[in-house]
Amino acid sequence: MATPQGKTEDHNTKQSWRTSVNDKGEYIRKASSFRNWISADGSTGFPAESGRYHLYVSLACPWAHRTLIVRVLKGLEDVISVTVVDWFLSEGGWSFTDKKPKCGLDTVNNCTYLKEIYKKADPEYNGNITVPCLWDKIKKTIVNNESSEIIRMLTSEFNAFCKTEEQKKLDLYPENLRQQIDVVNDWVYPQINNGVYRCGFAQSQEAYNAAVKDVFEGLDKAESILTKQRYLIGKRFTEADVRLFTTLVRFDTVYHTHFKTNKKRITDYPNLWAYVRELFQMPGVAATVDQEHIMKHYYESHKSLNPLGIVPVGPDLDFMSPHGRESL
Ligand SMILES: N[C@@H](CCC(=O)N[C@@H](CS)C(=O)NCC(=O)O)C(=O)O
Repeated sequence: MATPQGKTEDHNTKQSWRTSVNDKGEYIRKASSFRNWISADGSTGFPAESGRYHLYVSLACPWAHRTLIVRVLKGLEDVISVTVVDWFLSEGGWSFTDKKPKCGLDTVNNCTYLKEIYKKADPEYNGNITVPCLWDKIKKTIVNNESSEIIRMLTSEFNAFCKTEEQKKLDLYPENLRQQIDVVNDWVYPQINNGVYRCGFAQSQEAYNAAVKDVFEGLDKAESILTKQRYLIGKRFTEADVRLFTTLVRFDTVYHTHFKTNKKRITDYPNLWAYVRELFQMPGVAATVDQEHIMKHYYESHKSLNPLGIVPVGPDLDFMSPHGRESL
């Protein structure tokens, strides 16, 4: 830890983000722990079934947001149930409440804190307590807590349960594009998705400088790609777009101010801004975006970044204005 002040405050906390900084003050995200796989044919021991799996999410979290978007695009709302945690990440970690809009009590495991669910899955568990967390109601364990893997299971293994034929056909990680998608994810993740966190949680000027350079080089690159083509991989909408979107939609309201990524806003990039609006306007997506949860979570929870927890007013953004990207 670079700052003594940060060190005192970080002592004994259950919040994962505070314990992931190295001695150069750089934020290093830890790998997810539960990596089981649901399969359509049941060969992995976790068969795709309707009503069996439950997602614990925060509407504030960009990683959890990926899973909610894919769930809705694939028409799996009645197949995979969801509990939304309290937007406030307390000293004890994520918790449940029915006193805030869209939040709910844990009716699946009757827990107060998400950490209790991790302990049910593994009493020895000592790793990060994060959302999203995919729970198996039959085996009573966590299947997987890595969003990039959960979205791949949702896009490929639950086709028997999609509402419409179109949703069944939607493949966000098609075989023939996997290599290209992997190449895009390999820079979007470190430079943009995790890049904003590397800025916000940096505990030295050098760490921040390196991270913010990465973020804006990444955004410049995405802007340039999206000038020429509709989606990151070309004409086809894929998981790479879902993964970029959840960071972009939080950028101007939170990251720009709270994580100090303030060289530019997304609205300063004409193509990125139109692209976010297009994705926001896809059927079902707008309902997965909740700026109240997003803003209140970040500004209220990270007391070392915003000690008084005052939530700024944020820019007025019209995500519903026409995007005009049909011609690309
Ligand atoms: N690798 C995970 C990362 C998930 C993650 O970091 N989630 C954050 C919320 S945005 C979290 O739960 N943090 C809890 C904490 O810091 O205590 C994924 O992509 O699923």
